[in-house]
Amino acid sequence: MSEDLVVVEGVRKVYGQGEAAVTALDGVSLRAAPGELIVLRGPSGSGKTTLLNMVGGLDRPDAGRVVVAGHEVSTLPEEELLVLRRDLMGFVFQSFGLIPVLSAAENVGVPLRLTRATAAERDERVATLLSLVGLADHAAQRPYEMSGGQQQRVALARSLANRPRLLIADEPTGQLDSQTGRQIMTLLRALVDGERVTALVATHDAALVGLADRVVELHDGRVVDPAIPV
Ligand SMILES: Nc1ncnc2c1ncn2[C@@H]1O[C@H](COP(=O)(O)OP(=O)(O)OP(=O)(O)O)[C@@H](O)[C@H]1O
Repeated sequence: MSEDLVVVEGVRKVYGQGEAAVTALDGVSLRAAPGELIVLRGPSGSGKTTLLNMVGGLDRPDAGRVVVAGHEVSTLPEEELLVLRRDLMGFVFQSFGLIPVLSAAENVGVPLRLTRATAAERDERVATLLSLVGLADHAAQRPYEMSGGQQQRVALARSLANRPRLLIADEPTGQLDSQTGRQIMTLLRALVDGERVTALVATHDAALVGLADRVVELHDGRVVDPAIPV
């Protein structure tokens, strides 16, 4: 059995039909080891989001397979996918995705409400995570009372609440200025190391690739060698 947490083999995805068909992924293969931070890079439309959606089980490939922690995500029934996402995966998006009426602490605690954690265990984990992301003093604030960078810190804390083995982040710095973006990526790097999660992070931001263990470059739905100009 493979020791890689994520195995993507020959994944192909076509949206639409006939003349309108768009090949979003054209035979993509990728492996991620436990604790590895992989940055997915590539121009707009190169297939980064589609690939993350396949790995996260948010969409299914037309061909090829995706295996996460030994589970074949690409063929798993929807109910089992839900459990897998809840127990093994954390998600971070460009738009933060926080619930506006909940405080920072309540937002971080949302995934824990779907588990058997007691209220005391939940509170303790939430407090730990908020201090890990530097927001211990902002627990009671609502998203609209926080800056974009702070909101993304809350989203990062929330993504790790269930101690996922895989973190999937799609343009996590896309709405942030470059300095704040760098801070978020530095934090993400530290969290990946501290919690020993594997992370797949899609970004346009060339300044952020230095923090990756590995950079995978996509062009027109294919993995290309970053050393070879296209
Ligand atoms: N649901 C969909 N229906 C039709 N076409 C889609 C759909 N999702 C993605 N595509 C197309 O697939 C291709 C890959 O899109 P994708 O969003 O994966 O690229 P990306 O690299 O993440 O781009 P960006 O950096 O702009 O987010 C694009 O041509 C896009 O228009």
